[in-house]
Amino acid sequence: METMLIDIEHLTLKRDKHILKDINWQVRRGEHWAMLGMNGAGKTALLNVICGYEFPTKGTVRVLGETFGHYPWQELRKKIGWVSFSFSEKMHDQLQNIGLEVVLSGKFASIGLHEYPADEDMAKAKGIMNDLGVGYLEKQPYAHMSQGEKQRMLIGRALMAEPDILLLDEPCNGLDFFAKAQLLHTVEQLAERRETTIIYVTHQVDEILPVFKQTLLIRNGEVFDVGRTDELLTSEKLSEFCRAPVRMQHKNGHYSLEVEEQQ
Ligand SMILES: Nc1ncnc2c1ncn2[C@@H]1O[C@H](COP(=O)(O)OP(=O)(O)OP(=O)(O)O)[C@@H](O)[C@H]1O
Repeated sequence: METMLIDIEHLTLKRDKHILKDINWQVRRGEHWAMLGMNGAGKTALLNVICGYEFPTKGTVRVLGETFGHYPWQELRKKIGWVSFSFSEKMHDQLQNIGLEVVLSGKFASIGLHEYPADEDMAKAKGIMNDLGVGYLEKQPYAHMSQGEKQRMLIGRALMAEPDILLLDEPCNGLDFFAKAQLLHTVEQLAERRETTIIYVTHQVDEILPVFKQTLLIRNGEVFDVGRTDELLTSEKLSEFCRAPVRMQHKNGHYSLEVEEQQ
């Protein structure tokens, strides 16, 4: 089993402008990463390349040991769970799906259920729902769930396929502080089990949990810095990153950021 899950060298993505420039990034099995960047930094573009939805203009992209362009990427996608806020909106159209069906559909990597599930799949989906604290939503239509419940349902759906890599793309967007705390607790428990490598994409430092020991800082389509979270999330580094003076606090393993008033 390969230890390098993502190996990106000199990745450039150009459309009518440069979207990603000379990205180098390595993710090993068992690591959990935070990816921090402001709006338009290139986070989604990078995830699109990793999942094979965008073809690199230059550079090499290896995912789970396979090189982009030399392997059917739809096969690799089955090993990557991508949970995004925009996807939860798309699922909203599936009014008739109940919770159990949403999670089960992850087995078939599609929206909705197209095959009749085996008993063992049903048991597995129920187990995942219980682990995520949403067992009570088995029979509830997805459309009637709260945003926080929907997000956990989609994480469950991704876990059903036993992914090697779980991409959590701004999962706390649209959540109130209570739902956010609950979701972060769920993510922490999931990360501690170490069955899948998590990449947590966010704009917010307070979502970077202690389990995310590595961080990628992305700005203007470039890697601003990469390495140990505790070395990157400092007032000095983030002031440079944000191009404004900010003060970082780190209490009980949790980060917070305050923008300093400029004189
Ligand atoms: N196919 C494309 N053609 C042209 N420009 C694009 C394309 N895809 C993305 N971009 C641009 O590249 C930049 C990075 O976009 P991206 O969606 O990756 O940012 P992001 O970091 O995910 O932002 P946000 O946090 O707001 O979601 C943006 O300026 C966007 O407009």
